[in-house]
Amino acid sequence: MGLGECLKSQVLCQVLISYVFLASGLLINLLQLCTLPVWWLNKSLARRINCRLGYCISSQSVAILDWWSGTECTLYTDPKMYPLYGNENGIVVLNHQFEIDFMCGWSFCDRFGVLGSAKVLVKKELAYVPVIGWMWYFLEIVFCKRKWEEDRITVSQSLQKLRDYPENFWFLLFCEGTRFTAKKHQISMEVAEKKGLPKLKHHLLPRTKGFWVTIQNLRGTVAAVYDSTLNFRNNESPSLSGILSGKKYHADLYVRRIPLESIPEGEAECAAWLHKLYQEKDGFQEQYIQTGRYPGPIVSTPRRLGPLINWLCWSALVLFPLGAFLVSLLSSGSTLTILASLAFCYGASLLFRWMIGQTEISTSSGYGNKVNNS
Ligand SMILES: CC/C=C\C/C=C\C/C=C\C/C=C\C/C=C\C/C=C\CCC(=O)SCCNC(=O)CCNC(=O)[C@H](O)C(C)(C)COP(=O)(O)OP(=O)(O)OC[C@H]1O[C@@H](n2cnc3c(N)ncnc32)[C@H](O)[C@@H]1OP(=O)(O)O
Ligand SMILES: CCCCCCCCCCCCCCCCCC(=O)OC[C@@H](O)COP(=O)(O)O
Repeated sequence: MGLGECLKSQVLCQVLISYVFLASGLLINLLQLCTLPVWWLNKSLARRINCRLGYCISSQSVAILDWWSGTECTLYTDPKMYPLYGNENGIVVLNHQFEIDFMCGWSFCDRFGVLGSAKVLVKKELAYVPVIGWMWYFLEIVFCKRKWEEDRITVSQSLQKLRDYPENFWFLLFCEGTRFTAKKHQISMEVAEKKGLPKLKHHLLPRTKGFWVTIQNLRGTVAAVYDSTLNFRNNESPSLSGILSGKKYHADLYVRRIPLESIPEGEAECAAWLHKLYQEKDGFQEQYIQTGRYPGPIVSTPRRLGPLINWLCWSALVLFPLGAFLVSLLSSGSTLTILASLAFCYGASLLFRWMIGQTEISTSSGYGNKVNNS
């Protein structure tokens, strides 16, 4: 193990990274709160400011992926489509199988200049996660309860608001609705069988209603669906804890651009179209597993310096006061103050540990474990 790897695996480094993320993130959440009056005066300006503030948070996770762990993200796509990425609005349909899929997604957003404005249809539970969940309120992220009776109205309303969004955005949809586990796969294939649909080997059966309602509400606003299939080389099972301890992974993403006009309008036709798309995605995954690559050429999308610079700036800003505080704490010699500070640090590390837990498949929800909505 080299010196760099040894340093990265030290607990102290991980504690400092967590501190920088939490302290700067909460500060940015506060700044986002301060933009509330701007919403009434100039909505477009408020949205643009929040895109920049959101970037300051989400690009820290990109910095940790691209620069700290050195994870390589490779893009397979048609080079003719490449100039369009980031220069138009897109709906990204992605498989949901890996704990760090959202970080790889963010990394690609950064490479195409849409990280600050990136959107997602996300489960309501994540809205309460400090820093990221709170940031999402100001970025007009679409929350769902995964209960169609309630979501059909609220999701449509949130999507309608994006029609006059002032920046190009990608809207991410994990149509499987939950992360892949062997049990959820077995149950969803029972549903597929009942519906007379072909079985999928590498995906859960997609939930079609969210896709249909997204297409319906964003038609005319979004130019294309970016069908995206992600996998990792050498059967890697990447985790956020691995990334934090500097472990390098190799992500491969296959993207096909599908013009929105080619997607049927009716609900049943749109659902059938999505099922067919997932059958194709399943074929791409099988090909990847057999050959180690996706169809089509690799397009170079180098990691960018922006996330690293942003991360270093925020680190300097919040680590300097921490250092000054620690010096004054030790020189004060007050046992009570030192104990209180230790208790606070312990609480903060528990919070961060809980946040990491949100990304772990072992703590995945029970959604999809039964043949119904719950
Ligand atoms: C160039 C580079 C390109 C790309 C780069 C890649 C990405 C970058 C882009 C953006 C990044 C942005 C942000 C990323 C950051 C963070 C995101 C992190 C994670 C959050 C993700 C989540 O929270 S996923 C969970 C939430 N999302 C969803 O659930 C979406 C999918 N779900 C739906 O669409 C649902 O329909 C719904 C949520 C709208 C409603 O849910 P409900 O449960 O009520 O579903 P349904 O009504 O659909 O369910 C009933 C139907 O399902 C059938 N059924 C029943 N049991 C099962 C079962 N076990 N499995 C499958 N199907 C089942 C049932 O028969 C019903 O069928 P119908 O035919 O009647 O529909
Ligand atoms: C500089 C340091 C940066 C550190 C990176 C910081 C990240 C820390 C904490 C992240 C908090 C959570 C944010 C997004 C989590 C995305 C997790 C996810 O993928 O959600 C799962 C849902 O889709 C489906 O849920 P299940 O039904 O599978 O249950």
